[in-house]
Amino acid sequence: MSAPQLVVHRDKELMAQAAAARLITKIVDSQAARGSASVVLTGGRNGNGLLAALAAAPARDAIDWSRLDVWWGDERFLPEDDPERNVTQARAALLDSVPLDPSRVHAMPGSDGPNGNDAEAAAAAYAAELAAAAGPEDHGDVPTFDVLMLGVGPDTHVASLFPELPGVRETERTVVGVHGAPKPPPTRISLTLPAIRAAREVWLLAAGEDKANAAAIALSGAGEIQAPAAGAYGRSRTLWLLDAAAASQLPRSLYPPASP
Ligand SMILES: O=C(O)[C@H](O)[C@@H](O)[C@H](O)[C@H](O)COP(=O)(O)O
Repeated sequence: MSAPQLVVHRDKELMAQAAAARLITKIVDSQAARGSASVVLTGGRNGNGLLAALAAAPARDAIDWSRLDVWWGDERFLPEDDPERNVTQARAALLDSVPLDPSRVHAMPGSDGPNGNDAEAAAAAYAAELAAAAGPEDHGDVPTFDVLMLGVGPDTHVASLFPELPGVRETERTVVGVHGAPKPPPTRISLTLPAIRAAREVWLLAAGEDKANAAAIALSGAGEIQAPAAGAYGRSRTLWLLDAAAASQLPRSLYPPASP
């Protein structure tokens, strides 16, 4: 596991714009190298802020949207058209504005979907979809994601893996149902740490004063059960993208000066 890299930007707007530009380049490079690319989106303000910045980016359509696979790291287990769903918010921020191949957009099931109001069945269905997309060169039962993005919660949760809850302790399954989540809604579906770690690169997004303590805890050697963000790392790269406010409790030696 390589040590996490940190990049600190002046404020959350610049962090979202810079992260969007970084994502465009990563997708374009992956498509040039392998003919397609695969990303995992995250919900929340930072995740949706990145998508909105990407939608507005001048270089946006350097991406061949028809050759991009879009997955989710977690989802709020609500009816499929609920405005609180991560996929609903991602569609509004970006996905409905670009010519994706609908068969390559892999939303997690809703509570009124084919699996009904059964989060475990919905999680198993998504795990099966991931396994079906995995190839012989992939690691385990998930495809090799080029970039897996994770917003970081103030309690250090990532995806819907919350401190001390069962999901963060899962070592076998790739997708789990989550109950009693401290961040509403209480019922969710989430990739597990083993699935997250199958990604080539994991990017953690943390902007705002309310993330400063979480970033300091997760980057100070805390254990993954108490600080799930500490257990989120990629096979070849783990990148923390922060703004100065979220980095304000980190040792100065841990990161280069924030962008001017
Ligand atoms: O379903 C969700 O809410 C997200 O997937 C969650 O993991 C989010 O990324 C973090 O809670 C950070 O959210 P903010 O960026 O809004 O602080």
